[in-house]
Parts: sequence; structure tokens; C-alpha cells
Amino acid sequence: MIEMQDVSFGYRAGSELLSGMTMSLQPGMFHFLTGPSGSGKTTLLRLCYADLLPSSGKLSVFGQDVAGLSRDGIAMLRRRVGVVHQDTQFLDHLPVAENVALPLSVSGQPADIEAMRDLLGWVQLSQHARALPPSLSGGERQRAALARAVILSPDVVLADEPTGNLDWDMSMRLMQLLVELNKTGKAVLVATHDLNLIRAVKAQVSARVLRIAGGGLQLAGAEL
Ligand SMILES: Nc1ncnc2c1ncn2[C@@H]1O[C@H](COP(=O)(O)OP(=O)(O)OP(=O)(O)O)[C@@H](O)[C@H]1O
Repeated sequence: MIEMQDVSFGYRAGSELLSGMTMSLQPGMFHFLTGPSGSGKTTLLRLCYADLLPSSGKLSVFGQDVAGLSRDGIAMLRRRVGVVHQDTQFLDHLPVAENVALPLSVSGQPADIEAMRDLLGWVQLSQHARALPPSLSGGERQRAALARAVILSPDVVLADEPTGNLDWDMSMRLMQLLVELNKTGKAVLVATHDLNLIRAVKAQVSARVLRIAGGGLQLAGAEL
């Protein structure tokens, strides 16, 4: 569903951050992306939803080569990819429910009140539907961000360090939601440097671990 063949990327011409990356996100599979701070995890995620385009190599998303896509084509493709950003990026003056529903209004779809109620219930934020984002705890913000990422029923969910500021219990609660999503058939990719988190999830679900090292991408072995 997302495939990279020999993809390289640099923010500045002549200086590559990532090079020779070949990988595919498998439908229905749980994936982790790990690597040291600054190694390029966020950058790789941004490539996965065509927020950045490769400097060289081939990137296909849902079978379409992104190099040949118009802006509208890229916008259509992004609707099938739910993203939980590292900084949750809420509009602080809008209540949680309206923030979660934003992808619907942006894509011109009506809000389904019943579905919204179910979604907020799933992330255990029913009580906070009318709250403003600044009043939420870190875990609540991440769960709201996850609800917003899945409101368009994407095929793939990408989460960038979603547990970065959370304690262990809250981190596992969030990962549990991602595991549940994965069990409904969605491909999930979680960027994290927390190897204990990867081990805890791998004890519950089969997961592939990709590691960025030296600007390239490797499949991590049995040590995880
Ligand atoms: N928009 C940008 N313009 C220029 N350089 C950037 C930009 N975004 C990131 N970088 C640089 O690219 C490198 C990789 O950043 P990236 O955020 O992808 O790493 P990361 O592995 O996600 O890091 P962390 O684990 O700390 O979040 C860093 O050196 C960063 O400073």
C-alpha cells in the first residue's frame, strides 16, 4: 500500500538525510519505525503521506506513483492515510469534538453525530467532547489526535512518537487503541525510539520493526 524503492530525500540539495530506502507497508500489518533522535523518522513518515516527495527513487502510495500525481491526486490519497502528528496540532479555540471532526468538514463530508459519539467513546473522551484542547491532559490530547486521524476511516494510520510525553500506563492505553485498529485490518506505522514499548506491543501482535541507521532503512531482527 505504501512502497518505497531506492528512495532518497534531503531537505537541502546535495545533502541527503535518507538514502536508498526500500520498504513496503503491508496491508493489515503493524509496523514500528525506530532510530535515534534526528535520524529521520518524522521525515520518513512525511514521505509516506506525500507531504514530502523523494529527491530520487520511486514512492508509490496505494499503487500510484506520487511523482505523477497532481495536487488534487495527492489530496485524495491523503484521505486514505490517517496521521497522528508529534505535536497534536489542534485548533485551541474549537472544542475537542469539532477538532476531531475537522477532516470531515475539510473534505466536504457531513458529520455523523452517532459515529462521532462512538468514536469519542472509543478513545474514552465522551466527557471531554465540549472541552477546549488546552484543558486536556497529554494522554487525552493523543487520544483525541488518534480519533481525528481515523475519522475518515483511513486504510493506513501513521503515528509519530504518539507516546513521547506519556507515562507507561497511558502509553500502553494508546498503543492498545492502535492494536485494536490494526485488528480491524488497518495498516499501522508507529515511529518511536522506545524499545520497551515495541517489545510490549510485539508480545500482543505480530509487528515488523524498521530501523533507520546511517541514513538507510533496515528490518530489525529478533533482538526486539
Ligand atoms: N523542514 C525541515 N527543514 C530542514 N531540516 C529539517 C526539517 N525537518 C527536519 N529537519 C532535519 O532533518 C533531520 C531529521 O529530522 P526528523 O524530525 O525527521 O528526525 P526524527 O528521527 O523524527 O527525530 P526525533 O526522534 O527527534 O523526532 C534533523 O536533523 C532535522 O533537523
